[in-house]
Amino acid sequence: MPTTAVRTINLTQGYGETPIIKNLTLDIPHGVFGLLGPNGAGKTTLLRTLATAIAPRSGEIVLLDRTVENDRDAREVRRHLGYLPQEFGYHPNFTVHEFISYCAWLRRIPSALTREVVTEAIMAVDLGAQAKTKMKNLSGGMLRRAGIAQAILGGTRLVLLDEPTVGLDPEQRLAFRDLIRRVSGQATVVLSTHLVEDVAAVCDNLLIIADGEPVFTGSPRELRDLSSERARGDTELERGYTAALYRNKAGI
Ligand SMILES: Nc1ncnc2c1ncn2[C@@H]1O[C@H](COP(=O)(O)OP(=O)(O)OP(=O)(O)O)[C@@H](O)[C@H]1O
Repeated sequence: MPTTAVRTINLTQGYGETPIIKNLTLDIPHGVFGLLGPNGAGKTTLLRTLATAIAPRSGEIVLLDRTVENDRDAREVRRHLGYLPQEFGYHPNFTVHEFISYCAWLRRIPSALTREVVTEAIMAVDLGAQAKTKMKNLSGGMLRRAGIAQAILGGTRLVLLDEPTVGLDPEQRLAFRDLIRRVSGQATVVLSTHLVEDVAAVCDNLLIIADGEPVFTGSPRELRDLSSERARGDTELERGYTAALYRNKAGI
Protein backbone atom coordinates (compact mmCIF):
# COMPACT_ATOMS: atom_id res chain seq x y z
CA MET A 1 0.00 0.00 0.00
CA PRO A 2 1.42 3.47 -0.86
CA THR A 3 2.38 5.38 2.26
CA THR A 4 0.57 8.62 1.39
CA ALA A 5 -3.21 8.91 1.46
CA VAL A 6 -3.39 12.62 0.68
CA ARG A 7 -0.89 14.93 -0.94
CA THR A 8 -1.15 18.64 -1.61
CA ILE A 9 1.39 20.39 -3.79
CA ASN A 10 1.61 24.19 -3.65
CA LEU A 11 -2.07 24.30 -2.76
CA THR A 12 -3.60 27.76 -2.59
CA GLN A 13 -7.21 28.26 -1.62
CA GLY A 14 -9.33 31.26 -0.73
CA TYR A 15 -12.60 33.09 -1.00
CA GLY A 16 -12.78 36.10 -3.29
CA GLU A 17 -9.49 37.99 -3.30
CA THR A 18 -8.24 36.74 0.05
CA PRO A 19 -5.93 33.71 0.09
CA ILE A 20 -6.67 31.47 3.09
CA ILE A 21 -4.42 28.45 2.41
CA LYS A 22 -1.10 29.61 1.05
CA ASN A 23 1.09 27.39 -1.09
CA LEU A 24 0.66 24.33 1.09
CA THR A 25 2.72 21.24 0.28
CA LEU A 26 1.77 18.41 2.57
CA ASP A 27 1.82 14.62 2.73
CA ILE A 28 -0.75 12.90 4.91
CA PRO A 29 0.29 9.31 5.61
CA HIS A 30 -2.20 6.49 6.19
CA GLY A 31 -3.47 6.40 9.76
CA VAL A 32 -5.13 9.13 11.82
CA PHE A 33 -4.04 12.68 11.06
CA GLY A 34 -4.94 15.75 13.12
CA LEU A 35 -5.37 19.32 11.97
CA LEU A 36 -4.84 21.88 14.70
CA GLY A 37 -4.76 25.66 14.63
CA PRO A 38 -6.32 28.79 16.07
CA ASN A 39 -9.77 30.03 15.00
CA GLY A 40 -9.75 31.11 11.39
CA ALA A 41 -6.45 29.33 10.62
CA GLY A 42 -7.96 27.60 7.58
CA LYS A 43 -8.69 24.09 8.89
CA THR A 44 -12.25 23.95 7.54
CA THR A 45 -11.14 25.48 4.25
CA LEU A 46 -8.47 22.80 3.88
CA LEU A 47 -10.89 19.98 4.75
CA ARG A 48 -13.53 21.31 2.32
CA THR A 49 -10.85 21.39 -0.38
CA LEU A 50 -9.73 17.82 0.39
CA ALA A 51 -13.39 16.76 0.34
CA THR A 52 -13.54 18.17 -3.22
CA ALA A 53 -16.37 20.47 -2.09
CA ILE A 54 -14.38 23.45 -3.42
CA ALA A 55 -11.81 23.31 -6.21
CA PRO A 56 -8.30 24.56 -5.40
CA ARG A 57 -7.50 28.06 -6.56
CA SER A 58 -4.10 26.76 -7.65
CA GLY A 59 -1.81 23.84 -6.98
CA GLU A 60 -2.59 20.16 -6.89
CA ILE A 61 -4.32 17.67 -4.66
CA VAL A 62 -3.78 13.93 -4.86
CA LEU A 63 -6.33 11.81 -2.99
CA LEU A 64 -5.87 8.05 -2.67
CA ASP A 65 -3.30 8.13 -5.48
CA ARG A 66 -5.51 10.03 -7.89
CA THR A 67 -4.67 13.59 -8.92
CA VAL A 68 -7.90 15.57 -8.79
CA GLU A 69 -7.81 17.76 -11.86
CA ASN A 70 -11.42 17.83 -12.99
CA ASP A 71 -15.00 16.87 -12.07
CA ARG A 72 -14.49 13.33 -13.32
CA ASP A 73 -11.54 12.78 -10.95
CA ALA A 74 -13.51 14.37 -8.11
CA ARG A 75 -16.53 12.12 -8.72
CA GLU A 76 -14.33 9.01 -8.80
CA VAL A 77 -12.49 9.96 -5.59
CA ARG A 78 -15.76 10.80 -3.79
CA ARG A 79 -16.83 7.16 -4.09
CA HIS A 80 -14.10 6.34 -1.58
CA LEU A 81 -14.30 9.45 0.53
CA GLY A 82 -16.49 10.36 3.50
CA TYR A 83 -16.86 13.88 4.87
CA LEU A 84 -18.44 15.13 8.07
CA PRO A 85 -18.73 18.95 7.93
CA GLN A 86 -18.95 20.96 11.15
CA GLU A 87 -22.66 21.47 10.58
CA PHE A 88 -24.24 18.63 8.70
CA GLY A 89 -27.72 18.73 7.30
CA TYR A 90 -30.40 16.14 7.97
CA HIS A 91 -34.16 15.93 8.00
CA PRO A 92 -35.12 16.05 11.70
CA ASN A 93 -37.99 13.61 11.26
CA PHE A 94 -35.88 10.95 9.56
CA THR A 95 -34.93 8.03 11.74
CA VAL A 96 -31.22 7.17 11.94
CA HIS A 97 -31.85 4.30 9.53
CA GLU A 98 -33.70 6.55 7.08
CA PHE A 99 -30.97 9.20 7.29
CA ILE A 100 -28.18 6.73 6.56
CA SER A 101 -30.24 5.07 3.79
CA TYR A 102 -30.83 8.48 2.24
CA CYS A 103 -27.06 9.17 2.38
CA ALA A 104 -26.49 5.80 0.68
CA TRP A 105 -28.85 6.86 -2.09
CA LEU A 106 -27.04 10.22 -2.45
CA ARG A 107 -23.77 8.31 -2.68
CA ARG A 108 -25.26 6.14 -5.42
CA ILE A 109 -24.67 2.93 -3.55
CA PRO A 110 -26.50 0.24 -5.56
CA SER A 111 -29.91 -0.46 -4.01
CA ALA A 112 -29.17 -4.20 -3.77
CA LEU A 113 -26.35 -3.33 -1.33
CA THR A 114 -28.06 -0.54 0.58
CA ARG A 115 -29.57 -2.58 3.41
CA GLU A 116 -26.28 -4.30 4.17
CA VAL A 117 -24.00 -1.23 4.06
CA VAL A 118 -26.47 0.90 6.04
CA THR A 119 -26.71 -1.71 8.80
CA GLU A 120 -22.93 -2.12 8.79
CA ALA A 121 -22.34 1.64 9.20
CA ILE A 122 -24.96 1.96 11.96
CA MET A 123 -23.48 -0.97 13.87
CA ALA A 124 -19.93 0.37 13.42
CA VAL A 125 -20.84 3.53 15.34
CA ASP A 126 -22.89 1.66 17.96
CA LEU A 127 -26.22 3.19 17.01
CA GLY A 128 -28.02 -0.14 16.52
CA ALA A 129 -30.36 0.55 19.45
CA GLN A 130 -31.20 3.99 18.00
CA ALA A 131 -31.77 2.88 14.38
CA LYS A 132 -35.47 3.73 14.67
CA THR A 133 -34.96 6.93 16.68
CA LYS A 134 -35.67 10.21 14.92
CA MET A 135 -32.62 12.36 14.23
CA LYS A 136 -34.17 15.26 16.17
CA ASN A 137 -34.29 13.10 19.30
CA LEU A 138 -30.61 12.09 19.32
CA SER A 139 -28.15 13.49 21.86
CA GLY A 140 -25.21 15.55 20.58
CA GLY A 141 -22.86 12.56 20.83
CA MET A 142 -25.26 10.26 19.01
CA LEU A 143 -25.76 12.87 16.30
CA ARG A 144 -21.99 13.01 15.75
CA ARG A 145 -21.93 9.22 15.53
CA ALA A 146 -24.71 9.31 12.92
CA GLY A 147 -22.58 11.84 11.03
CA ILE A 148 -19.60 9.51 11.20
CA ALA A 149 -21.78 6.59 10.06
CA GLN A 150 -22.62 8.45 6.83
CA ALA A 151 -18.92 9.27 6.37
CA ILE A 152 -17.83 5.61 6.56
CA LEU A 153 -20.75 4.29 4.54
CA GLY A 154 -19.83 1.61 2.02
CA GLY A 155 -16.25 1.23 3.25
CA THR A 156 -14.81 4.65 2.44
CA ARG A 157 -11.00 4.74 2.47
CA LEU A 158 -10.55 8.40 3.38
CA VAL A 159 -12.67 9.98 6.12
CA LEU A 160 -12.55 13.74 6.75
CA LEU A 161 -14.05 14.95 10.03
CA ASP A 162 -14.42 18.65 10.86
CA GLU A 163 -14.40 19.26 14.62
CA PRO A 164 -16.06 15.94 15.42
CA THR A 165 -15.65 16.30 19.19
CA VAL A 166 -17.30 19.72 19.58
CA GLY A 167 -20.10 19.56 22.13
CA LEU A 168 -19.24 16.10 23.43
CA ASP A 169 -18.97 15.42 27.15
CA PRO A 170 -15.81 13.72 28.48
CA GLU A 171 -17.33 10.23 28.36
CA GLN A 172 -18.58 10.74 24.81
CA ARG A 173 -15.13 11.98 23.82
CA LEU A 174 -13.56 8.78 25.14
CA ALA A 175 -16.11 6.72 23.21
CA PHE A 176 -15.38 8.85 20.15
CA ARG A 177 -11.67 8.09 20.41
CA ASP A 178 -12.43 4.35 20.46
CA LEU A 179 -14.61 4.82 17.40
CA ILE A 180 -11.86 6.65 15.50
CA ARG A 181 -9.40 3.88 16.34
CA ARG A 182 -11.87 1.37 14.92
CA VAL A 183 -12.55 3.44 11.79
CA SER A 184 -8.81 3.80 11.21
CA GLY A 185 -8.68 0.03 10.64
CA GLN A 186 -10.69 0.69 7.48
CA ALA A 187 -9.69 4.20 6.41
CA THR A 188 -7.27 7.05 6.75
CA VAL A 189 -8.91 9.60 9.03
CA VAL A 190 -8.19 13.33 8.89
CA LEU A 191 -9.80 15.31 11.68
CA SER A 192 -9.70 18.93 12.74
CA THR A 193 -9.96 19.89 16.36
CA HIS A 194 -9.22 22.58 18.91
CA LEU A 195 -8.44 20.01 21.53
CA VAL A 196 -4.78 19.14 21.74
CA GLU A 197 -5.59 16.12 23.96
CA ASP A 198 -7.78 14.59 21.24
CA VAL A 199 -4.84 14.75 18.88
CA ALA A 200 -2.52 13.10 21.37
CA ALA A 201 -5.04 10.36 22.07
CA VAL A 202 -5.88 9.31 18.54
CA CYS A 203 -3.58 10.86 15.95
CA ASP A 204 -0.41 9.31 14.57
CA ASN A 205 0.61 12.59 12.97
CA LEU A 206 -0.60 16.15 12.85
CA LEU A 207 -0.36 19.50 11.17
CA ILE A 208 -0.65 22.83 12.93
CA ILE A 209 -1.64 25.67 10.67
CA ALA A 210 -1.76 29.35 11.45
CA ASP A 211 -2.93 31.94 8.92
CA GLY A 212 -3.12 29.24 6.27
CA GLU A 213 0.51 28.22 6.62
CA PRO A 214 2.01 25.12 8.25
CA VAL A 215 3.89 25.80 11.46
CA PHE A 216 4.40 22.18 12.52
CA THR A 217 4.08 18.70 11.06
CA GLY A 218 5.04 15.58 12.96
CA SER A 219 3.88 13.17 15.63
CA PRO A 220 2.31 14.13 18.99
CA ARG A 221 5.57 13.03 20.59
CA GLU A 222 7.56 15.43 18.39
CA LEU A 223 5.14 18.19 19.36
CA ARG A 224 5.70 17.39 23.04
CA ASP A 225 9.42 17.68 22.42
CA LEU A 226 8.93 21.31 21.36
CA SER A 227 7.53 22.10 24.78
CA SER A 228 9.56 24.60 26.76
CA GLU A 229 9.27 26.23 30.19
CA ARG A 230 8.51 29.55 28.54
CA ALA A 231 5.56 28.30 26.47
CA ARG A 232 2.03 28.62 27.87
CA GLY A 233 -0.07 25.53 28.56
CA ASP A 234 -1.07 23.07 31.28
CA THR A 235 0.39 19.98 29.63
CA GLU A 236 3.58 19.28 27.68
CA LEU A 237 1.50 18.92 24.54
CA GLU A 238 -0.22 22.27 25.02
CA ARG A 239 3.15 23.89 25.65
CA GLY A 240 4.45 22.23 22.47
CA TYR A 241 1.45 23.62 20.60
CA THR A 242 1.95 27.19 21.82
CA ALA A 243 5.71 26.89 21.22
CA ALA A 244 5.02 25.88 17.59
CA LEU A 245 2.75 28.91 17.13
CA TYR A 246 5.19 31.27 18.86
CA ARG A 247 8.12 29.91 16.85
CA ASN A 248 6.17 30.83 13.73
CA LYS A 249 5.27 34.33 14.90
CA ALA A 250 8.87 34.92 15.88
CA GLY A 251 9.88 33.78 12.38
CA ILE A 252 12.27 31.21 13.78
N1 LIG B 1 -17.41 31.10 2.69
C1 LIG B 1 -16.48 31.98 3.08
N2 LIG B 1 -16.37 33.19 2.48
C2 LIG B 1 -15.44 34.08 2.87
N3 LIG B 1 -14.53 33.87 3.85
C3 LIG B 1 -14.59 32.69 4.47
C4 LIG B 1 -15.56 31.69 4.14
N4 LIG B 1 -15.36 30.62 4.95
C5 LIG B 1 -14.32 30.94 5.76
N5 LIG B 1 -13.86 32.18 5.47
C6 LIG B 1 -12.72 32.84 6.13
O1 LIG B 1 -11.59 32.01 5.92
C7 LIG B 1 -10.73 32.01 7.05
C8 LIG B 1 -10.46 30.59 7.47
O2 LIG B 1 -11.68 30.01 7.92
P1 LIG B 1 -11.81 28.47 8.29
O3 LIG B 1 -13.24 28.24 8.65
O4 LIG B 1 -11.21 27.66 7.21
O5 LIG B 1 -10.88 28.39 9.57
P2 LIG B 1 -10.84 27.32 10.76
O6 LIG B 1 -9.40 27.08 11.03
O7 LIG B 1 -11.66 26.13 10.40
O8 LIG B 1 -11.52 28.12 11.92
P3 LIG B 1 -12.35 27.60 13.21
O9 LIG B 1 -11.35 26.92 14.08
O10 LIG B 1 -12.85 28.87 13.80
O11 LIG B 1 -13.44 26.70 12.71
C9 LIG B 1 -11.43 32.86 8.12
O12 LIG B 1 -10.85 34.14 8.10
C10 LIG B 1 -12.86 32.90 7.65
O13 LIG B 1 -13.48 34.11 8.03
